[in-house]
Amino acid sequence: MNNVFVYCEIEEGQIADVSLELLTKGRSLADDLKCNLEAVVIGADLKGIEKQIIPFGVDTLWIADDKSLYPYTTLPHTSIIVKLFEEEKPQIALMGATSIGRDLGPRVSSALHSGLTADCTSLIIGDHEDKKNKKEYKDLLYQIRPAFGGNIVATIINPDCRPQMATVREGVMKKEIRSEAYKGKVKNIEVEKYVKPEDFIVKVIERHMEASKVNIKNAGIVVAGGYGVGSKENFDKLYELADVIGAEVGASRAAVDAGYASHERQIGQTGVTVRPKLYIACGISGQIQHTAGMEESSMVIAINTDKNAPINNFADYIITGDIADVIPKMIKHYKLNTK
Ligand SMILES: Cc1cc2nc3c(=O)[nH]c(=O)nc-3n(C[C@H](O)[C@H](O)[C@H](O)COP(=O)(O)OP(=O)(O)OC[C@H]3O[C@@H](n4cnc5c(N)ncnc54)[C@H](O)[C@@H]3O)c2cc1C
Repeated sequence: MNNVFVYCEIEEGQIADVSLELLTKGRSLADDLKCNLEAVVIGADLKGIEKQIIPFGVDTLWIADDKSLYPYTTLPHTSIIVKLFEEEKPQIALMGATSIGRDLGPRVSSALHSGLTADCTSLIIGDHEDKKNKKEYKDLLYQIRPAFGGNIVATIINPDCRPQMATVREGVMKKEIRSEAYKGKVKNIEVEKYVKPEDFIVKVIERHMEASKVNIKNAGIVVAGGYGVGSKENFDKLYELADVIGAEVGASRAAVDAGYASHERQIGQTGVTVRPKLYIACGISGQIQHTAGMEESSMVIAINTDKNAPINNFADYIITGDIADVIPKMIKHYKLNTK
């Protein structure tokens, strides 16, 4: 049975958000392909982990639970995934474009002689006609991502080798539980049959984890600044507004490239995808690569000197004006109303 597989990352007993997002995407791909969704989790002390995974619509969950498997090291995880994929022959395999996925994905794809497209921004099922060789392919995975320095959006297919592998960054796909009552089965992997003693040549002696200080992905309100903000100093006004209304600060790529904000704040096709209750776009023109990362916001306020800026097409409220005038007024207004 050629199913869709998702490798689930785990950190201190919790499945990573990116893996849950991939399970959601994997479920919809499996629905399109009329096949099952399977997930793999590798680690230690995984009792009860299925409760976090199966509700996402997982039909089979493979668990490799052994104290030697946490924290992640490259070789044992690769051995387990490669052998499992050799046995189960998935048609699609998805991993997070995290430091783990970027390490594991290429090793697995190289061992299986399959292809891998990194940092996909969209994954859909489609057909392909190879006119030269007069061949038709049905139900391929379209692996869509920016290419050539971000100047084009490429659709990459892998007609011949399996699995079709892709990595996706956190926040790009939506996370959605299929049903709390979803019925999936658990299969335990006999770890000793999948790993070799030499897989454990690398030992993690000490780990130091530093949580990201920026959490725009889960913010209820985002104040996002674009190139129109004009300078890093002017961005401080956005931080002040964000502080007053309990928001996070995001940025367009042009603002990040200009050094007004750090890359982790970039919203859009090659940044983070956000779905806040309120998105305040300040000096952002609204190019498609930006709106791809914010168009599902519940409410949008656009502040722009150009009344015809494309961002206005996404806005519930349009303020035509200079942010240097508008933002201080907003700060004053909200300060007055929150006293
Ligand atoms: C493959 C690819 C991937 C990309 N990925 C992303 C991505 O992830 N995120 C992203 O954002 N972009 C991305 N881009 C870039 C994108 O195409 C745009 O170039 C970028 O979004 C423009 O940023 P901006 O709106 O801040 O700047 P601009 O397009 O320069 O717009 C500035 C806006 O500010 C307004 N303005 C100027 N002065 C003021 C003022 N004083 N007050 C109020 N308004 C003012 C202007 O009228 C204008 O509308 C990508 C491009 C490619 C090709």
